[in-house]
Amino acid sequence: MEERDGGLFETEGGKGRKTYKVFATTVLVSIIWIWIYRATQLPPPAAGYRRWVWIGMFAAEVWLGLYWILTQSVRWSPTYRRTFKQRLSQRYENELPAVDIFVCTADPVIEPPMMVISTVLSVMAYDYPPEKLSVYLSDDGGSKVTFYALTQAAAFSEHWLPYCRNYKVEPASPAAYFKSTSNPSDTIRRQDFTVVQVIDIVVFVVGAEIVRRNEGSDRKCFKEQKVPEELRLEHQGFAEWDSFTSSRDHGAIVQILLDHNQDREGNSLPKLIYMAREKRPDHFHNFKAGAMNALIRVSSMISNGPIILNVDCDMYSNSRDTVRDALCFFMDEEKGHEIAFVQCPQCFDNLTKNDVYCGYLRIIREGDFHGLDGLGGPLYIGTGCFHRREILLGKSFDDESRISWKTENDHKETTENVIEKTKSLASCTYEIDTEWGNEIGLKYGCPVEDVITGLSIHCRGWKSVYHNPKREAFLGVAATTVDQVLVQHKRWSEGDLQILLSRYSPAWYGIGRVHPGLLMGYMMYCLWSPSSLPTLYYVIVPSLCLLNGVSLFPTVSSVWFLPFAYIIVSISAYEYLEFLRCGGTTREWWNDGRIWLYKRTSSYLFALLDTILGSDLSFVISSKVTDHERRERYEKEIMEFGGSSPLLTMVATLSMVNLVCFLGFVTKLVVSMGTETLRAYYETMIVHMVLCVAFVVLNVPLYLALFVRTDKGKIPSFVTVRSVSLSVFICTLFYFV
Ligand SMILES: O=c1ccn([C@@H]2O[C@H](COP(=O)(O)OP(=O)(O)O[C@H]3O[C@H](CO)[C@@H](O)[C@H](O)[C@H]3O)[C@@H](O)[C@H]2O)c(=O)[nH]1
Ligand SMILES: [Mn+2]
Repeated sequence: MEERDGGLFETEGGKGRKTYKVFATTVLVSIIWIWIYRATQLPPPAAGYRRWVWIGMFAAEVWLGLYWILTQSVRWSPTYRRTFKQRLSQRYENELPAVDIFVCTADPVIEPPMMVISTVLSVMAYDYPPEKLSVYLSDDGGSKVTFYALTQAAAFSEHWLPYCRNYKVEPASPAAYFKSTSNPSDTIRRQDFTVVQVIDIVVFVVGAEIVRRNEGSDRKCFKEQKVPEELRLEHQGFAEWDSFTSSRDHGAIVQILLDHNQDREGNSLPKLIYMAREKRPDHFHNFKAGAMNALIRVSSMISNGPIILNVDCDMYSNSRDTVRDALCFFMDEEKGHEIAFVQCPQCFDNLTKNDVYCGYLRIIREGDFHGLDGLGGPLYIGTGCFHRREILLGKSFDDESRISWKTENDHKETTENVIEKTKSLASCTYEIDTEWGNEIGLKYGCPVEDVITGLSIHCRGWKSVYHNPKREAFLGVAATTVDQVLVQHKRWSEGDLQILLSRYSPAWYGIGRVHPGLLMGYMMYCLWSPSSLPTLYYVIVPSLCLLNGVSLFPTVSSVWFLPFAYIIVSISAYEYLEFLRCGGTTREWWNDGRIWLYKRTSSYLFALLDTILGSDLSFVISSKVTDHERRERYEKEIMEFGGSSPLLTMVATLSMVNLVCFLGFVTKLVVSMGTETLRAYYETMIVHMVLCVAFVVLNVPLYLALFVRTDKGKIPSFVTVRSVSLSVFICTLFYFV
């Protein structure tokens, strides 16, 4: 099937590109046509405010048009990859490099320890020589309960890993596996199944009970988190917590739980290490980037694998092949030496059929990133990414230096002495006066440490690869409320904007260092938040003008009308078809439009404001748990608006402005009833009507949450009052100017 020669991976271009390029050209022509229209038909100064509104439209359309041009970079040459794992093992089975896997967790309440250890177990179970695997858990929560859970995972792995190996279990996350599998029919397998299931129940139910008992305790004071005395005696590591003040004030903890111990069948287990870096109130800890850098240093003393895989604590491995897949890229004889990192998409196992919050990010995952891959550089997006250690440490690309995969520092025994050294590497003073966070390791000071780090790697001449196999490599927990989605996107768009303003800005630093197409791709994300302004303008102003009967678009019979009609119809049709091609449903496409609108007009806007006003750097950790009631609504795809954040108020107010305009317009029509007015309106206001009606229909779930629903997921009454009054105020103001 796979011939013996040839590379370890294969690359294929996308289909239908010629047709697409023709289509894109027609869109470009229409955009320019619109610009010409705006410039030449500018109302005279006597037209009063219409002139200013017009100039605003012009500015918005110039921005959106230019932005559209940027997005073409990722449509131009999409690329798809396939790996040949058999060739890898034929050629290199004995020389496979050591791989260090970093799992990050930060808060035992929103990231339950039981979920964390399921992820840990899943990555321990890779189909890969276990003596070459080391798994590190970084716990920024410094939680005793998480540590306890990890000791249990260590014990369970002795049974779980052989079971996964013998029966090729997938997914190898016990939580996901037992949720999706019932008793196997084969007798021997059934016995084994029962054994692991019983141990699983003991580990997970007892663990969950301990976690539950801790839920009542004050989150801020983890010293209160209790692990029963008799369990504490099981592991001397708990002594580390004797001098522990709080999760924000404690010394470094490093504990080696498994040091290539043997499993139940006498095979080696991977190394398993718990790390909580030192935290002190007067030292800034740099969130995930800080944790990753501490992990890079600590692991260099313990296993020093030349390949590093990072996963977030909710992102369990869904395929036991992924490490080998990644190595097919790195070890490819022809191209491997240029590749700095291999990024897998972020996939989720809790999405509903029509993906109400568009957590799938379908177009990004199935479209954009394949396009970026064709330009040599899918972005580094944090979890699910394999790196070459030395490149993370700052090495630049040059053709001469092909790497050797030998590990220089494979400590066979881990002595007390080594542990003490690693603790100093995880101290919060270690980085003072060093280049860590700057030239070395992940970059600090940006809420998207991953993207900016990836960009700096691309700037040093490296390429990256996108690995998007049919069976998802990792599955995590996607946001399940509107508020969570908006907050997460605020962090992302704010971070991306900061990259634009940083020293690695694709707008200047990258020029000459990175492929121009890839720079355009980066710009597309960096400009997410400024794009909120023209979008906002387009969402409000045409609707307000509809209310006033002031036309901002050409009349239907005019030739200028063509480019507008063409763009509205063809872009919607194209996006719809692309959505279907990427595997989406019609409902999902519609939902996607809604979330797109909300993100653009709230998250991105607030990100822009925060950047301009210079707010403090923060990292709101995404919640990974939902209560029962909410989950029920989520599964029924009823949108969860609950909450009163400014983001939600913004979204509600905008939707109300459109509703008021729409109702005002309908009233006007009814009052002046007559086909004449209708015809006149149709002639001059059709684009306004289309836009306003589209926004109103898109917002139906929101109106229900404002006025009809009574459950807890509805919009709280005071937010309703606030947004209704605000929108009436805006409309009245505009009506009388
Ligand atoms: O101080 C912190 C804060 C967060 N984390 C961990 O970082 C990961 C990502 O946090 P999450 O709240 O899940 O954020 P997401 O928005 O889902 O994460 C995406 O976006 C982040 C950048 O904004 C990247 O760091 C992530 O890898 C990427 O998955 C989680 O495992 C956290 O435990 C830490 O280790 N320390
Ligand atoms: Mn996450």
